Amino acid sequence: MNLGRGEEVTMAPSPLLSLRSVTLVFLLIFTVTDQAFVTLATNDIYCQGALVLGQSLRRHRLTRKLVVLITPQVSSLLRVILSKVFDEVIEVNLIDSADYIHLAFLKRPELGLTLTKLHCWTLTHYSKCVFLDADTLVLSNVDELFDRGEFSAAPDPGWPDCFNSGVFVFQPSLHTHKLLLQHAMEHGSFDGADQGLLNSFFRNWSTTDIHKHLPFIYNLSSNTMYTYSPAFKQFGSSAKVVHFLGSMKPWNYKYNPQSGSVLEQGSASSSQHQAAFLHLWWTVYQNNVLPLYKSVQAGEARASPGHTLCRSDVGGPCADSASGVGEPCENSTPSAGVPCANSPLGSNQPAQGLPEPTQIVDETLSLPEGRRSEDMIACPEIETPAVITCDPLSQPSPQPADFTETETTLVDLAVSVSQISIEEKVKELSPEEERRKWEEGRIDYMGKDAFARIQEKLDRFLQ
Ligand SMILES: O=c1ccn([C@@H]2O[C@H](COP(=O)(O)OP(=O)(O)O[C@H]3O[C@H](CO)[C@@H](O)[C@H](O)[C@H]3O)[C@@H](O)[C@H]2O)c(=O)[nH]1
Ligand SMILES: [Mn+2]
Repeated sequence: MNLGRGEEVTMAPSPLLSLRSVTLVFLLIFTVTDQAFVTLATNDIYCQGALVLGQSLRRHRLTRKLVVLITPQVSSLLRVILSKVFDEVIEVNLIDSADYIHLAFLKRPELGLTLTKLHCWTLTHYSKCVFLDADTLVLSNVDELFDRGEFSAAPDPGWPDCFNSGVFVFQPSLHTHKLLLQHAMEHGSFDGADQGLLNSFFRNWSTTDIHKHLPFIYNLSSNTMYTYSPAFKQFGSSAKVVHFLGSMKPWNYKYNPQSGSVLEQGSASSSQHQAAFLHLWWTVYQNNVLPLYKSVQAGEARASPGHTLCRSDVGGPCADSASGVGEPCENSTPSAGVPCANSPLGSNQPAQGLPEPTQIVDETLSLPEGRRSEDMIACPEIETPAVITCDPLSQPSPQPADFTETETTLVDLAVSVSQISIEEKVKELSPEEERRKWEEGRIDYMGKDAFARIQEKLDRFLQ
């Protein structure tokens, strides 16, 4: 169209767009690249927690890098999904470290998992970090934690002279890491895990510097029955980080997306405030984690068959998954040909950053107007996950990890109109895979390779 001078149209930037660009530029400028929030997930189940934590941090003006430490047990699908949320997905190799072998000789194999947390001290490309357990949820911006020094943590609700190791401020250092390992080997841990070890290592925490006592609001346990309930009434609402410590984790519950209620399992019962925190966890899971599965599964032609994102109300095969049996779901596996079309998870989500909340309770599952189901296959390519293999005792390798499909713990997500659940599914390994795992030093000290289990087998064999 030939516009006369007077008719010249200047495209005024949409106020929304410019606000977004300003925010983006602001975040780029003000991201402190040598500081990070760090978490740990050694299996696909804990990855669910890590994803919720990561997204909860992103929801509150994230100005630091986000790092997740994983171990070889984490599946390839979860690695890709983690890489959508975390700036770095770092595999820490338990096996190649001679120290772990020493620990096994010391008959303290259970420290293996614990020591995985200690690997966070090897992140020396950061000057200061905040570690958060994968079962924590951030309720507001917590940047002020970076004003604290090593070692800062909040009191443990069970024994307040000890700190809880679910949230702490630390300074990566190979020297400290070595001292921690040394301490573990010489003294063990009084609770057989990292919290005991760290408390005896940083034993002056409770007496020397009050600035290293994080206020309880940075690590509020969700399930403690507070005996000082007026204090909870007074201060509970200012909680900034909630911690689902203990054996019942949010992913052990089921969630009704329609009513927003968290369904208790077995004998589990939750207090009113715990129910509110659980609800919040599941809201983040529903709105900000499930869409990532959808976008990744849509783009990934070779998703692991062990991971199924099922809409159990649609079609027969999914019905079993809702009950935890975990049959592969035809409506959702990429091999079914139309991976996204039947997914209830709403529109495509941006790969990076926090997706807009999406409702997943659309019973009609209709495609947006003008879109054919085939369109749904053409989802954006997944970026190569930012995974680096990192043996803390050697130089980090820039090579991407080789994802062998020998994971033992997989997750089954059953998503229906009325219920979302996360089930653990243990994949039986073939004898060859078992042998290879042992040869590679990947021994499940805590699980089926535990000494007690092996002894049971030997006893059976000898009888
Ligand atoms: O199979 C597991 C178990 C734990 N973790 C990681 O280790 C953390 C600690 O385990 P968790 O189950 O959260 O322990 P808590 O119930 O929180 O128990 C307490 O005791 C633990 C052992 O001392 C400490 O690590 C915790 O910080 C402390 O809150 C988790 O959040 C994860 O980050 C895994 O990745 N895989
Ligand atoms: Mn925890």
